[in-house]
Amino acid sequence: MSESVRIALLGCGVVGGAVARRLSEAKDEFAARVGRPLEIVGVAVRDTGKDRSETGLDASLFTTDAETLVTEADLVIELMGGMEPAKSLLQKAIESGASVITANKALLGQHGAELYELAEEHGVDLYYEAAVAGAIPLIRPLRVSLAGDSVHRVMGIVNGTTNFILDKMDRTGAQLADVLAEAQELGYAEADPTADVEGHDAQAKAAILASLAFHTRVRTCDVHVEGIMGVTADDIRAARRIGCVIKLLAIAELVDKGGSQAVNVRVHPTLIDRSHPLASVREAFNAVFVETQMAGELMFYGPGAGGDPTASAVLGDVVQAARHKVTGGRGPGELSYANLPIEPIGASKTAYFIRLDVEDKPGVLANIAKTIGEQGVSIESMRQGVRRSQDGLATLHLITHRSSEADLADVVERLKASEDVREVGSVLRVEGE
Ligand SMILES: NC(=O)C1=CN([C@@H]2O[C@H](COP(=O)(O)OP(=O)(O)OC[C@H]3O[C@@H](n4cnc5c(N)ncnc54)[C@H](OP(=O)(O)O)[C@@H]3O)[C@@H](O)[C@H]2O)C=CC1
Ligand SMILES: N[C@@H](CC=O)C(=O)O
Repeated sequence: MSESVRIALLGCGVVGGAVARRLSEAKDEFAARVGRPLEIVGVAVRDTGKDRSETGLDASLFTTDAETLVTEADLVIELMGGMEPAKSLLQKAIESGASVITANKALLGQHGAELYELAEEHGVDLYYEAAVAGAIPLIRPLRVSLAGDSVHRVMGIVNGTTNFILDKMDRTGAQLADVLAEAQELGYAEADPTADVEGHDAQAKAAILASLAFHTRVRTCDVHVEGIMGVTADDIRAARRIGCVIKLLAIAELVDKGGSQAVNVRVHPTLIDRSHPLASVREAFNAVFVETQMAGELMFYGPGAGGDPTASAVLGDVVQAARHKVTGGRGPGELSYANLPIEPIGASKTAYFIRLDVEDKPGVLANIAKTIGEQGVSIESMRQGVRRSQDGLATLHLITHRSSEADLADVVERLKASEDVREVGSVLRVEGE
């Protein structure tokens, strides 16, 4: 090993730019923490003509030849995003003996298992603290600190863009599209923001969290996902009226199947009571609840996106992996030994909020309650919202007790067919009761 720890940086955008700047600015601190200087030997980008002077790096370090660069480093930091060439470059780096650090949840959610196995085979570190919940130390606590406990549920807000949007819609009544543009300008949203608003970013993060929490392999495609595009200003107002707020939650739980266990992982807009700690998570902040057998309830909170916060998590991994290069040690590998089945979404159980417009006439409430009860779903509360004398309709807000998705789907079909119901406006899951 040379006098310095050689670093190849793949990508110099929102996060990569912040990483590069901090590595240039705080050279002495890093050298003291690692025991040797950290030296950026190259930065792979698509366009070497862009002005990158604010990183403090010499222009000669920028290259489009990522393939060669990854073979010349002790550590490779992948911050380009996407599947390819990120995956092949990380594989090549690992095969060349480099430890790798990535914030690429999309890649890990789909191909994490292959990459972890390759890293094990080559005796190098693979770290990804920034891939879930930005700056919040969450991966290391799950991987290391809770290794002697049993996690049975993880529930959290893991996408800053959608939290920013829903929070702003809640506070100002703004339209989703307007707020999304603001989240993009602030650097929270992915290059293609559909990954955020359709829930795919949170879906990949949920897969990573579930894999770590339950020591099993959960891939992105195992996670049921519904994004926020269908959440309307009416839903937000209705939630407000019943003392709730709508959040995009990622939920991973171990389910007892009578002697055996399964994993249930889902991402969807969810109503939670305003008194719940997750309800007060504002703007692009993230928060994750972890429920364990021995430690009880833990909550992790902080900035979930943005250049500097995400770079903080990346650089924590860099220091750790660089120290291992200097000392010859290695970090903890993946503890994936359980091979738990994934519970289908139809079997998962939650409470539901249903907003519907009904004929405003005597007996309608009893009829609705009967229609729902006949499906074996019980009602926790039912209240009349707005009465509209102009069209003879009234809006009802219902909350059910916990029931299966499959039973709820039958209820919705029956409500739609009922002559008392003009429209089923929205159906949202309720958590944190
Ligand atoms: N932004 C955030 O808040 C967070 C992002 N992440 C993750 O971090 C990663 C980086 O995100 P972010 O910084 O926002 O992304 P950006 O789009 O801002 O930056 C991507 C960088 O990668 C370079 N790049 C992209 N494709 C290639 C390629 N094929 N070859 C060489 N260089 C390439 C781009 O080059 P050029 O500059 O020339 O275009 C750019 O410098 C992603 O995996 C993302 O999911 C994780 C947590 C938070
Ligand atoms: N687009 C993501 C960035 C961090 O992972 C988000 O909004 O959370």
